[in-house]
Amino acid sequence: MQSDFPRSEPDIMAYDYYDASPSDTQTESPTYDYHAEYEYDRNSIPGPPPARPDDIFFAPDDHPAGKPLLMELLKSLQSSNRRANFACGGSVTVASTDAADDSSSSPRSTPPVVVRWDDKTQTSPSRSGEGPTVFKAVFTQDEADVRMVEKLVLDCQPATFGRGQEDVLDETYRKAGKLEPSQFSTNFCPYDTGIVDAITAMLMTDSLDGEVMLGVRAQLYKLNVYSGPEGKFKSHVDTPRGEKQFGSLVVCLPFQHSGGVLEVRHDGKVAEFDWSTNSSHSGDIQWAAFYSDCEHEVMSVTQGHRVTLTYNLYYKSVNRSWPAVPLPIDGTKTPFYQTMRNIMQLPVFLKEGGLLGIYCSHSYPHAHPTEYVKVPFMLKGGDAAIYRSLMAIPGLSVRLLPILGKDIDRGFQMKIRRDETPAGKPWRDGSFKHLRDKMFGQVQGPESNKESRWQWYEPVISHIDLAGVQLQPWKECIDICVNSASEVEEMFQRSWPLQRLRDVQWLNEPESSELSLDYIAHGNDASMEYVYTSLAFIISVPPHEERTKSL
Ligand SMILES: O=C(O)CCC(=O)C(=O)O
Ligand SMILES: [Fe+2]
Repeated sequence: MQSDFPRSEPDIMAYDYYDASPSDTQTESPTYDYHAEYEYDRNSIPGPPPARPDDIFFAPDDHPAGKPLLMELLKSLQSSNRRANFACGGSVTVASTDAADDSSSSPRSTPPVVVRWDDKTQTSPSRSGEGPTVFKAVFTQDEADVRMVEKLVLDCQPATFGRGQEDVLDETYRKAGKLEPSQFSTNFCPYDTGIVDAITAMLMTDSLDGEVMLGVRAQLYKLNVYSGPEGKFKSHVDTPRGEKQFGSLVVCLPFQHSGGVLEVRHDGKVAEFDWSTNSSHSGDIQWAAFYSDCEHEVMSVTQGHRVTLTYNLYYKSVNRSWPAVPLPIDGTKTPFYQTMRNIMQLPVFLKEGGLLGIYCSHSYPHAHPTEYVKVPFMLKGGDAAIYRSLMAIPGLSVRLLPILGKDIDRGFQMKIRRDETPAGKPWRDGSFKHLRDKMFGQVQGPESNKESRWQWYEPVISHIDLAGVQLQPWKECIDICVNSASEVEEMFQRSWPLQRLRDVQWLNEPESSELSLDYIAHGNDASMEYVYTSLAFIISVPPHEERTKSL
């Protein structure tokens, strides 16, 4: 037997860690040296570091100028204050050829922007039957291209804006041209260029009442032109279209102009976006996005044309009660679906009905305080395919549940054993498990190293699985001390409600786990207990007679 603590080895770890010799560390040092002090008196707990009156972190009260800034820094980090990011922006390089590819490691680039638009003099199809004339402008510096952009500008209609319920044209307030999305088309895509990803990273919030946030969608709204000498849009707030609209995106196409700075204001702060050709990014496509409730203004364009594409930004979200991945996936087109349907026809497969269990193969934040609600919607790869396939089979009911590892509190295991043994089914030898192990080899799941330690409980524990009653966030029960197995169970029911699943036929083993609960247990000593869970599909298979009716 190998002993737990090999005695022949010297205490190398400690020696390595404190490698400075005492004589080195006793030299006077002007700065605080944690290691040196610790080495000097290894047994003492280091006291507070010496005061540094020249530093706002060490003596905040001594620095009337620095303290408010430090407070602001802390405030801007608070999640409730994340809206301090009220606007964001950037630029995308235009590649000179169509060969802009995604394989290089350089920032994303895009081919020159092309806009095609309808001939505004043709309101109905031409008499010759050739269809309407379409013009084409390419946003490059070439003279011929520049002339076509100038034609595009001339073909725009005057832009209106909303005042109260009305759409008004008032050039003292807004002087701009516009084309509706139905009147033009473009090869520019805010998704391809990574702009939508950037906005998702910067502006998406975690929560919307009862909704699970999945991402951001940008919908083309207008092509606008603000031309010199007095194109402008005075201070205003955009009218949101629909309750899921949270912001606006403005994309400025590369064309020569001066002025036209976009100013976005929120809570006393201003973000400025200067896309004029005097600015440093003049050849690029430049963009800005901001929340709908921000006041903003386009300053006067003094010269040239400021051509923009505007997009409404919507949250992609689903109601929390949705059962499945809201993606246009057909679950009946997977091999798993076919096999599952075939096996369900067999009377020898769970004739009386029962539970099947499949652990997810990717890890998800299924115990995260806020992210856990998103998990059914963020399933990846095989997990998403399996979920969709299961949902497509009539008669099956599928739940996504956190399953506890078998190494839970020993006292609690004994209680389960007591509760389950008299009425519980006799222990079977797990021959299916052997078949599974033979096929996949010995899977190194998080439980495997615990098996020998808890062998004594194995017979009963093996046919009972403990699962959360639903997906639920991690709970820290730091103020709860439990002494007995009954108290453990009670604590679970209060903090992290639990259910016993009987005879789950597991098709695989867990590959990852997340901390779901911790608490203090009192045995001979108090100890911290950590409960880990793995995410799994629990599939309820109806009895053969019943299921064959719906298959
Ligand atoms: O062009 C811009 O920068 C902003 C335009 C704008 O405010 C709008 O279209 O509502
Ligand atoms: Fe606006």
